[in-house]
Amino acid sequence: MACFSIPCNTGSFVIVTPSMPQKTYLGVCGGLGTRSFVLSSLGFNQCYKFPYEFVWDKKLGYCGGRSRVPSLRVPYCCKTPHGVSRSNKIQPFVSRSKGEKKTHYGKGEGNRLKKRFSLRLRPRLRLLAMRIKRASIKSILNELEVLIRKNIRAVAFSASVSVVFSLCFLFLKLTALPPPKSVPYSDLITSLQNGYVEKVLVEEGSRRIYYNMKSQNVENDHVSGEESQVVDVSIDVDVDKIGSEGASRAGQTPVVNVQKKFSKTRASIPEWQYSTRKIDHDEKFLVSLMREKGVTYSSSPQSVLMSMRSTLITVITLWIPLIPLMWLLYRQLSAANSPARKQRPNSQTVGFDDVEGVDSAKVELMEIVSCLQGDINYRKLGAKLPRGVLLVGPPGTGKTLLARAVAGEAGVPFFTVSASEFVELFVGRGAARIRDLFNAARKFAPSIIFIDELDAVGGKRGRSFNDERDQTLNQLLTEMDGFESEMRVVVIAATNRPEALDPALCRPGRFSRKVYVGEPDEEGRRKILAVHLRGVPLEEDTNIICHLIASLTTGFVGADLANIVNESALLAARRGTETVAREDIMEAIERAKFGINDKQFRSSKISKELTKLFPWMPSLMGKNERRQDDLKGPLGYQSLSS
Ligand SMILES: Nc1ncnc2c1ncn2[C@@H]1O[C@H](COP(=O)(O)OP(=O)(O)OP(=O)(O)O)[C@@H](O)[C@H]1O
Repeated sequence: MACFSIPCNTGSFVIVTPSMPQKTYLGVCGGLGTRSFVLSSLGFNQCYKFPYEFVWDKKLGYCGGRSRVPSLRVPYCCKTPHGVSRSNKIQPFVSRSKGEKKTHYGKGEGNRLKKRFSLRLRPRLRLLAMRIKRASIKSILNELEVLIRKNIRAVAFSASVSVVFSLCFLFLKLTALPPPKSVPYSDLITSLQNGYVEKVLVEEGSRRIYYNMKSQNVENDHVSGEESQVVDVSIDVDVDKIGSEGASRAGQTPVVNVQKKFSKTRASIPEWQYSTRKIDHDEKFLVSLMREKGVTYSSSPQSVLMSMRSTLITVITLWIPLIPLMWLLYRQLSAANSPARKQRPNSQTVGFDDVEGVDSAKVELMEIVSCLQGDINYRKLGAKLPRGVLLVGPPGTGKTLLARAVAGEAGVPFFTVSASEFVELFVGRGAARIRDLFNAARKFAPSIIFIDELDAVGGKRGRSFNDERDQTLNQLLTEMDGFESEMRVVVIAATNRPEALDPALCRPGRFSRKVYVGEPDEEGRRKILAVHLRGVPLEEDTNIICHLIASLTTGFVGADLANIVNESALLAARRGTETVAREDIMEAIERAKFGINDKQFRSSKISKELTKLFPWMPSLMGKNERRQDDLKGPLGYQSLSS
């Protein structure tokens, strides 16, 4: 436990401890007037030298990471008998320039931003640096190996998908021909009129027209770049020569060279030199022009390779948006919630001793445990083990705790699930999960299934259009019918709203036994407190404290009492003491009854919000200036505990 004693006038504070990741400690000031107050924080058990940065805002009375003023640094901390305390010198966290005023609030926007930035970023950077320091290649590799092993199916799936995609990409790359030069339609017409065009191909099923120019015109008209012109000209010349003069001259050196050049260039020459897009209703004119000029023209379907290519491209472009959808579907349908995961090993540490104040419910459940363990020979009398027990009662009365205690005492496999987990996106999935769960429970019989918040799936049927929920409930009803008594599988369910349940669920043979877990009386509360105060060091006798709290907490349930005990221990820790005192408990009760006393924050926030909504209000009420000391807001708001 660590403790800082910081003199201040008033105000609340926040301590940000970047060296202790993810911990922000909140505290409240001792009150108005000059006094010292004590900050205490749980979890400090070493001597920390540096840095503790805390932010104190006496004007606003609230920080929560939005602090304005002076950030102070506690330079040293050393161990004392009471924990860790700071040296009595407090230094300003942000060093001020000489000209700057030494006021708490006048640091300027730049400084504030800088401070906020450093407060947020520095701890993260420090954490990152620490992690990087600790990380070694070996451990990273090990972690990677474990990760791959854990997700072997996902890894195999993504690897095969990437292989398929790479193969497709390779195929597309290899089959890709250099595309013909795309020109306007008017170019084609002009070339045709000038008699330059040699061959035209009209592609079926598309608007593309491909054409080649007569060889002399290719270079003149369209080839750019001197070098390539030279190469192409020499090719034409040599090809002609080869064609006309025969092979006799083919042996000559220049021709061989040119042939080499020719074969090289040919590889990169597309089948069609030019392509253009057809203009609608101009086909007649085009055909007549081609006829007139004696151009060879034809039409052909797309080549197999090209159609394959375009199909592949279509498929890939379709799959790209489909992949996230498929992934979602895969996650929904995957066996992430398979019954094997539902199985809890019999490591329950909760027993009936830990549940108090609900004696009648305990007796009912103890009987079931005895039946499961075979202590009561109910069969001799022709009795059957109840299939379902419904725990009904207000929140926090200990229904879940009772179910856990049953599992702990019975020593049988315990399957626990919240009914909301059966609510699924896809129709039929919830029902499938119920089936899986019951199958697993049957396999491990004798066993207990615990369904918490049963009303999430057990609501009355036919009230909504939610078919999925109805199907899930139907499956639950069927499964509960399907139990043989000898199976010794008991279903325990808990709900706060028994009236919302479908009557079919509660009929005998299903949840035939309804156990009411109500609010404890004073004696019950005393017993519950005794359970929760077992490990808490108290200044006074436990019995006295139990009586005291029980008498002050009428209407409180087990969860409230557990919370009071925990809060008082936290308050004592904040004070830096070793034991929990009566004052801590009283404050914890007050907090449980009225909430945490954040009146200053609340009033200022409420007044701000009201001013935003009704800007005329402060002037109307003559309260333009903000009143820091007045706890009442513009509408006379006052906190409960003020
Ligand atoms: N009768 C009790 N005896 C001891 N502790 C209790 C009792 N009732 C509640 N508690 C404490 O309150 C905590 C919450 O109780 P639990 O979850 O069992 O309540 P619940 O009735 O199931 O609430 P909900 O209906 O909201 O699910 C328990 O973990 C336990 O610490």
